[in-house]
Amino acid sequence: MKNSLFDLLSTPEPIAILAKDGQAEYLNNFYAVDECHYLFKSLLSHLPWESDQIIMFGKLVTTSRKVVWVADPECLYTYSGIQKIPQDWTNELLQIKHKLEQVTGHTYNSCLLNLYHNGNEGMGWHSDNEKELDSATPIASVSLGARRKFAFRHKQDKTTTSVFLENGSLLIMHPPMQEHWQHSLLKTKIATSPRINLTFRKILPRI
Ligand SMILES: O=C(O)CCC(=O)C(=O)O
Ligand SMILES: [Fe+2]
Repeated sequence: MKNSLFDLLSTPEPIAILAKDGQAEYLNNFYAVDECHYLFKSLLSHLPWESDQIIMFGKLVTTSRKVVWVADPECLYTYSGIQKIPQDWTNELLQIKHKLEQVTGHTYNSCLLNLYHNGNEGMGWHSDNEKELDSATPIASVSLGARRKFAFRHKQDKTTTSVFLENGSLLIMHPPMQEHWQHSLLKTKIATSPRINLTFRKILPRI
């Protein structure tokens, strides 16, 4: 990738995952193991984790997965029918955001964090294509902790493809892939330790 920090990161080139209709790139070792360990512990203990509330089949459901939504104060975001009020950025999150901005060449004003306690917790099929999201900015997803399988499913032909998201990895979902593909964090019976995922997004200002 040209004009990016990939060259400086001493990591291999990212791997392209999708065969058509937009792209998702996977990069291992975006963070080294010792940094991952530190970040995981720090995010786990310093952020105000809460159960998520989503509307599923018309009913309000409280998830066992925990979430935190961090963003610039003017950001408003409605997802799964519920409007979220943002938390303030912490120094660590600002550092991660800065590194991602250098690597991707895009700016971000929001981060959704998910905490999966074990393999019984996942995230169902969806696209991150809410109207508040800037459709020209890729979504940058950092994984810390347990290795988990992440799958893509094409909206028309239903073909699927998947990738294991390792501790310290980065997945970049480029526009317009959200229009054509859904994704899911699959549950697994294999006992897994906890995992934190951070998705950095750009939210459009309110009109
Ligand atoms: O946990 C993950 O890797 C995915 C999370 C996700 O898809 C989302 O927050 O929209
Ligand atoms: Fe998503």
